[in-house]
Amino acid sequence: MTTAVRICVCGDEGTGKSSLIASLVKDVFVANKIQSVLPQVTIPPTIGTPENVTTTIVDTSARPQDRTTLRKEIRKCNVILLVYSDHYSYERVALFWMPYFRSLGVNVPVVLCANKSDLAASGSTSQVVEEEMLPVMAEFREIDSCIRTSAKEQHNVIEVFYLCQKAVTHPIAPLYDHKEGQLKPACMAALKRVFYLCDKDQDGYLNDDEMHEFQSKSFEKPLLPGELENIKATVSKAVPTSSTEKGLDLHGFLQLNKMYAEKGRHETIWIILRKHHYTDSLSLEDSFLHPRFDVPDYSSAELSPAGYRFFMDLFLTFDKDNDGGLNDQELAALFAPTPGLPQSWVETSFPSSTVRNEAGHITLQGWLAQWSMTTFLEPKTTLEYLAYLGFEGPDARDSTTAALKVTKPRKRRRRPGRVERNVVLCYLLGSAGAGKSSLLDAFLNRPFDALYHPTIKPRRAVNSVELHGGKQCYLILEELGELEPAILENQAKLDTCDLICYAYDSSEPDSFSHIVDLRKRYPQLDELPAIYTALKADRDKTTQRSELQPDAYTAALNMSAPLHVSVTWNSISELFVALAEAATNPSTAFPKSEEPPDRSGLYLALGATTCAALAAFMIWRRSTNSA
Ligand SMILES: Nc1nc2c(ncn2[C@@H]2O[C@H](COP(=O)(O)OP(=O)(O)OP(=O)(O)O)[C@@H](O)[C@H]2O)c(=O)[nH]1
Ligand SMILES: Nc1nc2c(ncn2[C@@H]2O[C@H](COP(=O)(O)OP(=O)(O)OP(=O)(O)O)[C@@H](O)[C@H]2O)c(=O)[nH]1
Ligand SMILES: [Ca+2]
Ligand SMILES: [Ca+2]
Repeated sequence: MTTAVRICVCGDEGTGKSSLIASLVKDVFVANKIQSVLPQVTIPPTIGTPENVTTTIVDTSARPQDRTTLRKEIRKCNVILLVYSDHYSYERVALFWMPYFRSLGVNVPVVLCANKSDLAASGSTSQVVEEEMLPVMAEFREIDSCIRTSAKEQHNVIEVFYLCQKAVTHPIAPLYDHKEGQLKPACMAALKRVFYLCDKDQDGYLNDDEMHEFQSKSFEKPLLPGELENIKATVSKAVPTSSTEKGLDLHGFLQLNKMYAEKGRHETIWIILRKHHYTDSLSLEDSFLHPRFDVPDYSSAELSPAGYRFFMDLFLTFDKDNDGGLNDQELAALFAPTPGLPQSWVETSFPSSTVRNEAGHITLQGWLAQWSMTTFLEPKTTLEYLAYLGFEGPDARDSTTAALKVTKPRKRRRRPGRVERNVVLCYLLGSAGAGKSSLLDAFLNRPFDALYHPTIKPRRAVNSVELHGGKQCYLILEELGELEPAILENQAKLDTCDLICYAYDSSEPDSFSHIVDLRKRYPQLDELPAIYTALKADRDKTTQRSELQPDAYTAALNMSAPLHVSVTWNSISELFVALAEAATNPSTAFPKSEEPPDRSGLYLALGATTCAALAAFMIWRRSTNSA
């Protein structure tokens, strides 16, 4: 926002420019001849100055020999005070001064001042307004306001400079189109968004409670008794078609603001918009959309409880038909105060990456999972949308960062114990056709599709998983498509990943060798916890064309043997729990080299063969006995 106002005082010779400045600064009229051009004065902000701006007033001369200085000063200022004092100097406003400003290419507001109002010849105020001011205002839109002054009688002197300050700090031009008699589109769009955010229950009306809240947020003071009734009465009179019974509707709200603009109370509109983080160019403040939020290395961003509550409330407010899903209209209504769905959602054909109901609409579970993933992958997007969607922390001064939190860094993954993460990312690696996409579908409770669609672009699925002990966590499963080599070469990507899931098709002999190759080609993979999975267990198992069979291979690595699963089995959900458990407890998914290898399984198997041998022996003996 503007913090300095520079006023250039212009006008014909002898109109009283220097006298007005002297009168303001010295508080008295200096009757004896004063210096033709006063030195520049700078006035610090006082109680009366709008928006605490510092004001610089520059005096000028209209004499031809001073033209260079005049031109320079006009180009430097952000508002022009144009003074006239008689018929001749009035005529010169439209004939010389206004065209001159335009010829210099400056686009600053002009405050027109009819000075020497004390002189009898200058006529009555209403006459001056009707005959002089209104016609030039109609002709030159850059004229912000007009005022009659007298430097001699100290009439409207403070006021004329105040108008200049306000023309800079609260300009009418971006808000209202005089020619059209309408609020300008950008202003209308901003006010619509404000209305929308204030209509907390989304019924299309600002009811009394919402009006009170809007008032105290915008003006930092409550509505006085009777004021609300006044506003409603004014609106009903201006818009007889809109009933104010249920509150103020959007049309009425815009009408109210239009009336502020028409009555010269556009300052009110600026207060409303600025309180809602709009800049002078009517865009949202950059610091509001993009607050500082750093995620240190080995940490991740997650939603805080306040963040989850916000997105949950949002979902519940917009699920108008209460069917547990957001249909297209409900989704469009929810995203109305934003520029639309986040770019990354569009690119990944939202809502296909998360849980939907039978109708294909995102559910509350899916909605929270989607935001958990977005926050993990691109916290800046979440912060931006929290701003657009009107997040307010428990404390009104809280920034949108109150909806996020940073997890503890997890540098040493081999250290035993749980990591403090509720959102984890797992890369799913495996040969083409191994069944990765089918696993993603099963994760989102989608029915099994026997048709094969190879994956080109990386694809993600996110859902909540209940860990042992009942804790919830969000698991992001990602298959990398054609980008597999590029991503595995990227150390930063591997650092953000919490777990690798190696998958192969146990019914396809050439499937396992892909994993063996990957581990050879990217040794850095061994720095990550991993789980091995054999997919399509419902089909006949076949021998893998590989130096070692999968069980022997993992045993040689001191890793757990592959889990055999099939997406056609209900037990598939246990794989997701196992993945989430390993991701949040990474030391369990590394080779068990430190401890002695777990041989209890082997012992069990040995015990079984011994018994079998014994049984065989007895049978043999019994038969020999009988013989
Ligand atoms: N009656 C009356 N006389 C005024 C008023 N303001 C200024 N004057 C007189 O008008 C004359 C010109 O005033 P200045 O303040 O020097 O005018 P200026 O516009 O700075 O003139 P230049 O510096 O020559 O361009 C002086 O004699 C002032 O005393 C006013 O409000 N009423
Ligand atoms: N019988 C059976 N078929 C499966 C199973 N999982 C996947 N399939 C089938 O295997 C084929 C390949 O599955 P996808 O999930 O597309 O394999 P993918 O690993 O994603 O393949 P790419 O994207 O090419 O790397 C499809 O025709 C699936 O229907 C399973 O558990 N059992
Ligand atoms: Ca002067
Ligand atoms: Ca796939």
